[in-house]
Amino acid sequence: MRPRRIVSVVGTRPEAIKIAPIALEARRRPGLCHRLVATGQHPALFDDALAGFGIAADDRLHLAPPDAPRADRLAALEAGIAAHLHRLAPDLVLVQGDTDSARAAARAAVSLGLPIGHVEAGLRSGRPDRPWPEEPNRREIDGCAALLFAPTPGNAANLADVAGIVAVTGNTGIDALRIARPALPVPAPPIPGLRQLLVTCHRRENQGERLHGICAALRRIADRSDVRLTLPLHPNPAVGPVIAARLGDHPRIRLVAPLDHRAMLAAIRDADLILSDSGGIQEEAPAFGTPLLVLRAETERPEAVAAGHCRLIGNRPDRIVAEAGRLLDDPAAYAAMARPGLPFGAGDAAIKILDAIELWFGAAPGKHRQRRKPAMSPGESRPPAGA
Ligand SMILES: CC(=O)N[C@H]1[C@@H](OP(=O)(O)OP(=O)(O)OC[C@H]2O[C@@H](n3ccc(=O)[nH]c3=O)[C@H](O)[C@@H]2O)O[C@H](CO)[C@@H](O)[C@@H]1O
Repeated sequence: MRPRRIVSVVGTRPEAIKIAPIALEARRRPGLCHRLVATGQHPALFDDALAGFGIAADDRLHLAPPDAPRADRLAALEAGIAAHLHRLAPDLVLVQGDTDSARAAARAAVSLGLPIGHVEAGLRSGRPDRPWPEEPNRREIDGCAALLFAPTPGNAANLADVAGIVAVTGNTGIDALRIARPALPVPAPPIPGLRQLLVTCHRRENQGERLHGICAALRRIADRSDVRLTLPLHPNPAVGPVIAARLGDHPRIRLVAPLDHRAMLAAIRDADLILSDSGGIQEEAPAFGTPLLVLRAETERPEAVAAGHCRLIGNRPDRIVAEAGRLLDDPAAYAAMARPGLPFGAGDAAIKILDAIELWFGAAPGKHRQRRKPAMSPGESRPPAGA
């Protein structure tokens, strides 16, 4: 029998990091032929992230002119991906997460009648519109996927009303961390009396006035003589230049270019405290036992908050300063958060995902099998034999 063809369509740095373990695992399986298609949503960060795993995109589509209005970008993405998928005629289209690339790829697959596998399915912020557009994107993709790979049992429980098959797999971001960990740089020796804070901030809901407020709070934190803040700047023009203009002159704030994935993981490992609005960092920080204050009012990753690794603090300046101060000044509060844990899986998500896909291929009656009723309950990790 010919190998089954899987095409992953991805466009941004976090998608590259989270699809890489699947691409690597697929290579080890003779029954599968995996192809990685880049949409061009974040070209530079995307290529660097993949290169860290020794892989590159098989096809590049350059479909998303960054300056075009979102509706035009989405239309261009969907049309271009559909034309490409039509040529490739895969047996399954994989999309990761909640970006516009993922949504456009899912729509393109639906338009061609191709089945979709959704990696990182079932994340919900509790608000249908926030974060925008990620929350509406992930809900739409979940609604049309044949296979839904939920990182946690809680994510699977959020999928009770979808038509596809749900498997609990862990998050491939933890696989990526497991793969990268042995090659991380040796930690620099700590400087006595100096606490290292790592900060990332790029989410849409933290831009504009709110970003000004967050910068003001970071300045106040940096005014303490016992801290040093490092901020890798996101290239988004609504973020990097604004932060640089407000914080670039502070002697205890170091603004740096985006870090490659390994350097970022090392920075997470070596930080005493992280402040961030990133999704992926909420998954990675617990693995290193580094406390994380999440600069958002809600999260689609409540597992890390429930386990005590992260704390949701929103974006009001006074609260940011107070919460950081509490962890810096209260050793008991700090120790309660500074414990390693793996609320998003043990780093074997790609294996589980590809096991489930191979079982599904084995069970699928036709190449373009359509959606079906769930054959699994939340918490199960595989479709039952013969499903
Ligand atoms: C809040 C939210 O909805 N976030 C979504 C967003 O990602 P997310 O908010 O995670 O996006 P980020 O740009 O923060 O990327 C995080 C990843 O990039 C790495 N990193 C970060 C900074 C840096 O300088 N260098 C670097 O390598 C981090 O270690 C992490 O692995 O898209 C992801 C992919 O669809 C989804 O999983 C997330 O749900």
